[in-house]
Amino acid sequence: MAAPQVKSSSELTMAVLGCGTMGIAILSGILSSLTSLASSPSDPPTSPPALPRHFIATVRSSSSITKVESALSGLVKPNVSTLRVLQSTSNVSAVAEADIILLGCKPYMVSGLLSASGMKDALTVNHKEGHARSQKIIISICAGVTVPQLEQILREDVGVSADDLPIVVRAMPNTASKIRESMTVINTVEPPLPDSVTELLTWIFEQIGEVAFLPPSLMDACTSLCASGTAFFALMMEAAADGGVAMGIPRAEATKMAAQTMRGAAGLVLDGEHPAILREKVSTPGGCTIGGLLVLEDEGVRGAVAKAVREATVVASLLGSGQKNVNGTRH
Ligand SMILES: NC(=O)C1=CN([C@@H]2O[C@H](COP(=O)(O)OP(=O)(O)OC[C@H]3O[C@@H](n4cnc5c(N)ncnc54)[C@H](OP(=O)(O)O)[C@@H]3O)[C@@H](O)[C@H]2O)C=CC1
Ligand SMILES: O=C(O)[C@@H]1CCC=N1
Repeated sequence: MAAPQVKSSSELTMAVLGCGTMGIAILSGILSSLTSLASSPSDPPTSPPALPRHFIATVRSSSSITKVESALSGLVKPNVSTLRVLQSTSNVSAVAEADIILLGCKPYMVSGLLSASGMKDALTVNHKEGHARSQKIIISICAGVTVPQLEQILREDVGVSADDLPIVVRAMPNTASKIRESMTVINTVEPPLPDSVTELLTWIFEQIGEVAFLPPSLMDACTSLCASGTAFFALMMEAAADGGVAMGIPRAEATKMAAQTMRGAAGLVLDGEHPAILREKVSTPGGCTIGGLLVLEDEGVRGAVAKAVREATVVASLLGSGQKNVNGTRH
């Protein structure tokens, strides 16, 4: 891990409160990107004036400290970035030090985590030495938790006055942040965020993939399609590989072939091909593809996948209620 360095006014500190699967994925992507940027300084400067270069990750258990350190320490480079991994007892000091706070805990934990003693002052500490921003930015990636809910928690549970509220942003990335292939949706707000904040958010999430801005009413659907979607597509890859294995292809080759074929299909669609046209182009008259597609349609795969996205949207919308295990309330 790089030794802490003196921070310049063009450097921001980001605290990830709850650095589990997603926190690790996001920090992996940002740390890798900072290293790439540092090694190609001739690229045109497209960055905001101040970038996050100092990172503090917090977790609950000591075993998770080891896990986060072993996942991320190799990505921290001297004179480029720093990282400290701390236990949750340091949440308040991490927030006090940070310019940007990424909430990566489970949705039902948000209120408890933010209500820790001293958090109000930590969130509203202004421009003390080492702070590049006067107003802190909280970015929540917690599924189902809305910006008004977060602001209510800050006002009512944490005791922050309306005038002192940090800038609150809801964003939904996915686990492919780790390989900088996330699809991240950022919740738009009214009135819009200041341009400097939008520029910074866009920079952060563009380091880990593609970014879209959509209104709050669509965030749960985006959570389902883009974040849960990674798991849905993984299931389809497994199923396709199983078919190959059933017909004699070794498991490792079948998995790679399914994944690369899914990547190829995705690449064509991202290149502008409509999925239905792509499907028709592959379906040679009298050929094998149409034979397989008829089975998929007969088994209701299209409806099943679409309904899975719909169901996960509804479940996501319940995750902000502060309750655990909301799936059980659905049937
Ligand atoms: N998984 C995914 O693909 C996606 C998840 N999300 C959202 O991201 C969030 C995180 O999900 P995920 O990364 O999967 O969850 P994880 O369970 O992997 O990570 C949660 C982390 O929070 C830590 N933690 C728990 N309590 C505290 C505390 N009081 N202070 C500091 N850290 C704490 C845990 O530490 P410890 O390990 O020690 O318990 C763990 O490291 C959720 O809100 C989820 O809705 C969004 C998009 C995709
Ligand atoms: O399943 C979940 O609740 C989290 C949020 C989106 C993806 N995984």
